[in-house]
Amino acid sequence: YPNSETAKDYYRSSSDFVGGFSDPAALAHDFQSSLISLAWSNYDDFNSRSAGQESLQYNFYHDTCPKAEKIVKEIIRQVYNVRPDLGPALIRLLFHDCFIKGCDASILLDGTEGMESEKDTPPNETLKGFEVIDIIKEEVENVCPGTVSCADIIVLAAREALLQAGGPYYPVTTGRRDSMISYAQLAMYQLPSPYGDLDDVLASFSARGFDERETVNLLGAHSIGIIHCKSFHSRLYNFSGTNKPDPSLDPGFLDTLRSRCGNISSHLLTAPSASPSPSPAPSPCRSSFKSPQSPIEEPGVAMDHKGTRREFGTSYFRSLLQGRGILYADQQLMSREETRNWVRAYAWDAVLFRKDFSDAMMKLSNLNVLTAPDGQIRRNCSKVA
Ligand code: HEM
Ligand SMILES: [Ca+2]
Repeated sequence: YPNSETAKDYYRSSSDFVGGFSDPAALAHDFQSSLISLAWSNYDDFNSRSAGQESLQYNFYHDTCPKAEKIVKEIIRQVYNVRPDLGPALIRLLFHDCFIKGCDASILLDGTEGMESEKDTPPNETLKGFEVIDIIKEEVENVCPGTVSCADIIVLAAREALLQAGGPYYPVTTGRRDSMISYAQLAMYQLPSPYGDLDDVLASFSARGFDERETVNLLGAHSIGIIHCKSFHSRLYNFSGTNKPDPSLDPGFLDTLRSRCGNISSHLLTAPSASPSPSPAPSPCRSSFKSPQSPIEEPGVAMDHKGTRREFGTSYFRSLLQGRGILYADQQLMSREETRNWVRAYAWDAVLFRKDFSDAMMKLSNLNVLTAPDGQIRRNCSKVA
């Protein structure tokens, strides 16, 4: 474990998985605080704390590390200039961290003897951006050692990355602490599969407190970034073992996807490693952000496959209306009236989409956080302190 059979399951089957603030400068502090308290009153159910437990706060590092948020912002801007592909990757990193035991940086821990790493499971094998978190952490440790959690860095980095990609700004609270455990088994089975049907997707989001509207909204993150062909390949040639393409795919779009991906051979559908490794070798994807080309050489398509816009926006929803969702799970949003109505609403109302996306990202960033006295502040994000 992780073995190639479970990898095939993630890529091939469906059943195992259960308006915005456009100008940051214009946001007055008290407006932010009232939004945050409103947010908290809604999310307390998912973040139950016991007596004596600290809560997240706006600008938690104000006294202990006043430069922390500025450092994150600066580094993300610099990275985005040379590697814009890492912007979407950081947003996905937040999603994959927060969905597994909450926003506790469990995703960043390397495997050790006796502990598998979330990073080494099939749903996470194409995650990128780890090196960006490491660079930020190093810089922050230089100015205030042992103070800022890796979990907060992921949340702050995703917020800045979204802004760089043309998305909305939203206030985030800080004060999260880091987990001491990586939850590889949970990552394997609880991250939603690209082949999940609507029931699977809604169940997975609802278990974390997101309703249908929020689920449809968050999937709008798929307006940016790339998808590798193996995440949807069986839709093109052999959907659910039928030896035929997925009937829900628009025929013209099927041709487009086939021409981008070719009939890739089955080796791409298996996991890279079938043997457990106590201390995995560093992946080439994590070595440097300086190289302009994608470090992953597998074929893929841009989420915005028409190539007309590089930015975060509502094109994703209009594609779904045309039967042009790239992932099966994406297109499934059109299969039932409630979710279809939200797809329609967001397709034509960018302001509503951005506003809801800001709210949903705030909620995602606050899922099941660890706060003092629980958890710890890691010195190196990939190792328990
Ligand atoms: C049903 C839920 C979801 C499924 C099944 C899913 C699945 C996937 C898959 C298979 C990819 C392509 C990975 C690759 O081929 O490299 C991807 C990419 C991405 N996902 Fe999701 N995702 C879901 C929800 C979300 C959510 C809620 C967010 C954020 C709020 C998100 C953000 C992204 C981003 C930004 C990318 C592009 C990453 C990049 O370019 O490196 N996804 N997703
Ligand atoms: Ca986590």
